[in-house]
Amino acid sequence: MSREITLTRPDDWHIHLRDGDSLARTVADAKRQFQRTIVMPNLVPPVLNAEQAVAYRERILAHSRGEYEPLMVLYLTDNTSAQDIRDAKAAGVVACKMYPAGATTNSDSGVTDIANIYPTLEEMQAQGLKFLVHGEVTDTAIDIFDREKVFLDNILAPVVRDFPALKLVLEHITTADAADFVRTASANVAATITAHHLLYNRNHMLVGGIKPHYYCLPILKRNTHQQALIEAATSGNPKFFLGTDSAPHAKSKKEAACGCAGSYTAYSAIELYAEAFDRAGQLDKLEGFASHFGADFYGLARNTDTITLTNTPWQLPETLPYLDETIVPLCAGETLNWQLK
Ligand SMILES: NC(=O)N[C@@H](CC(=O)O)C(=O)O
Ligand SMILES: [Zn+2]
Ligand SMILES: [Zn+2]
Repeated sequence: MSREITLTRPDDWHIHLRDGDSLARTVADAKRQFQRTIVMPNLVPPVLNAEQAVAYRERILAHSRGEYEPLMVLYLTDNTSAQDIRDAKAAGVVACKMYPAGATTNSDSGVTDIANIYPTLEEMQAQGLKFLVHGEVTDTAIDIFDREKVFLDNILAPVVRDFPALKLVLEHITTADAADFVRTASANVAATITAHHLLYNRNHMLVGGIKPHYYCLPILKRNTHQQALIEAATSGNPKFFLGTDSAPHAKSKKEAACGCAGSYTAYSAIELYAEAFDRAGQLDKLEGFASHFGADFYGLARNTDTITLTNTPWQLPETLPYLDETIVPLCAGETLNWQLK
């Protein structure tokens, strides 16, 4: 008999939906499984203020037909003002995201020095807006595999010390160091973990040929870090919760001499997580991670309906329609053991 697991409907606390015609693909994939998603603001141009966030939410809602709730985020720059924060709060924005300038896709307008946003963080702390962090330094002298660890030591530790009441999510953690940092910090510090960082390490990306669809930032690390992330995600510790970091880039932009960073996982996200938890023998820990802990941290009610996954193998397509071309979902052509009913 095939196994089944029923969960409170999950939420995704870190997704990239993009904008315009992309939304047809990305919103359909997200709402198939998630009730709510934290919508990352790294559009071109970025979502800088309440007015832009509200307009972006409207464009998303036009695709969601009331079946799903986007949670909006401001993109922090050196010039984000305290008034921007108060306006954002009033408009229902739930968080602000810091991209260190140059760290990742569409981060050119990001923060050039953490000191520049200290007054902004003060206001966020006062208003109860969450601080979401892409945690990598951009110093060219720092090796790409060390950029998260150096960020923890040089940037994040002082922020946590200086803003003890600021609720902060270290996004898409990739190292044992980040898991330790979050575990030992106060209850105001949490982290999202992607499905791909649970399922893969840098060997999957680099052994036997370079595989661009595994290339995302922060980059996949060695297997010992993967193991530490699996332990954190399946530990039942409510500081760790689901954030896919599903990041769509068309096939031609990924399979290129200079390919974009980002893996498209939204098509089968909850199934990928189920795979990772099942492999670890911890499927019973999936519900807390996917459906409870994120809502609790954000101070939102848990969802009330459920989803069911069955142990029914299915094959992912090689490509999906995206804009005028295609996109390659992570695990394209491969068989997954869990399927959303
Ligand atoms: N994760 C990625 O590799 N890419 C993300 C940006 C991000 O989350 O850093 C994207 O927007 O494409
Ligand atoms: Zn990021
Ligand atoms: Zn992201």
